Amino acid sequence: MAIHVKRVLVRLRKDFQLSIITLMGLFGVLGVSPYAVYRALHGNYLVSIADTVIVLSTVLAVIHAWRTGDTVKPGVCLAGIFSLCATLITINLGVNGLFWIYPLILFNFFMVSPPRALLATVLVVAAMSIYALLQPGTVFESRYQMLSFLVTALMASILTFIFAYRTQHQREQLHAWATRDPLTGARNRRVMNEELKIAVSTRRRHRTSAAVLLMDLDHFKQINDRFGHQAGDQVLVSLVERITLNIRDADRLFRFGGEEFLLLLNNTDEHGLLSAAGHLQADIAEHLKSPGGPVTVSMGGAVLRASETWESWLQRADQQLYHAKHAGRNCIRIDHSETLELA
Ligand SMILES: Nc1nc2c(ncn2[C@@H]2O[C@H](COP(=O)(O)OP(=O)(O)OP(=O)(O)O)[C@@H](O)[C@H]2O)c(=O)[nH]1
Repeated sequence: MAIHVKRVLVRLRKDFQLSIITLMGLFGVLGVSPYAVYRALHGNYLVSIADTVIVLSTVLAVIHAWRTGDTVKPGVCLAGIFSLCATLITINLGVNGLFWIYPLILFNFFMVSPPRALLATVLVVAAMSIYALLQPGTVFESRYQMLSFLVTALMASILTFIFAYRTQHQREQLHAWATRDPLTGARNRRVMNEELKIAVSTRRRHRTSAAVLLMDLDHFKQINDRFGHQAGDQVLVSLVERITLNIRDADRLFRFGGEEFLLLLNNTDEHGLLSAAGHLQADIAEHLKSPGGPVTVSMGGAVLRASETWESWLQRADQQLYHAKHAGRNCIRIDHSETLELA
């Protein structure tokens, strides 16, 4: 029991969106369901139904998010349902319903991207205003009240939009800083360790193959020594550009160290690894240049074995890279023990 609670708390702490959807679930059940009962008892069935829809959809969204880990779809659904219900409730209750529009504005910005949230809010306010103009005296008590509402709702929306937009931008920047190499934009070593662990556990669970290819620039020190570090940096950036242009979306490139890069190829066997390595080598030999002329790369690869750790997988690829360097550089060496193991 204690372990279960601890797991729940860890997930809530790690997944901000999940914690917000869960919090909304609590608000929905504790804060809105009494209103659903109260309105039904007073014969206002339309508002009671809208309140019930809010409560049920929130509970379903929470269950879906916890089961699948997907918080995007539940967020979009909740923002849509809440906006529609809040509009209906306000049209029905008049001034008393207006109070719900302000938490709705905040809610939408927590649930979906800032542009989508702004659009939802504008639609709600526009729908209410059009209804109020067609049916004077129903939603607002006077034109002055309507104008005050429009100005305050718009101010709240724009300020929340700016805040949410800045927060999203900063979060993306922090994520990039934590996961990417600042010079080349390739993923960093911390992410690499995590992704290799995931590949190993996926291999065990689903029996899918995966391969790694270690790539190291040849005689890179000479480029730095002859043309300076800036020229060396430019070669590293160009290498990553060439690799990125030639790999699949599912492949992952990491900066392993100085002038060494690791390519993780999911769902790839030895044949695929050889073909990808050959393709990359030819492209790099043709396009990668330093001020002193063409630059080449040595490569060492290994396909993940059925029951091995990511460290030993990596070590096998590293050994092959060592062999490639000693074979004269600008060549590919692949570990064949996986093929032997399957035979
Ligand atoms: N410009 C630049 N150089 C780097 C960076 N990281 C590592 N290096 C340099 O990369 C060079 C690596 O040298 P070595 O390990 O001897 O490798 P190499 O000259 O490529 O020789 P081989 O790998 O044996 O072909 C060193 O001079 C490092 O200073 C970087 O971010 N930018």
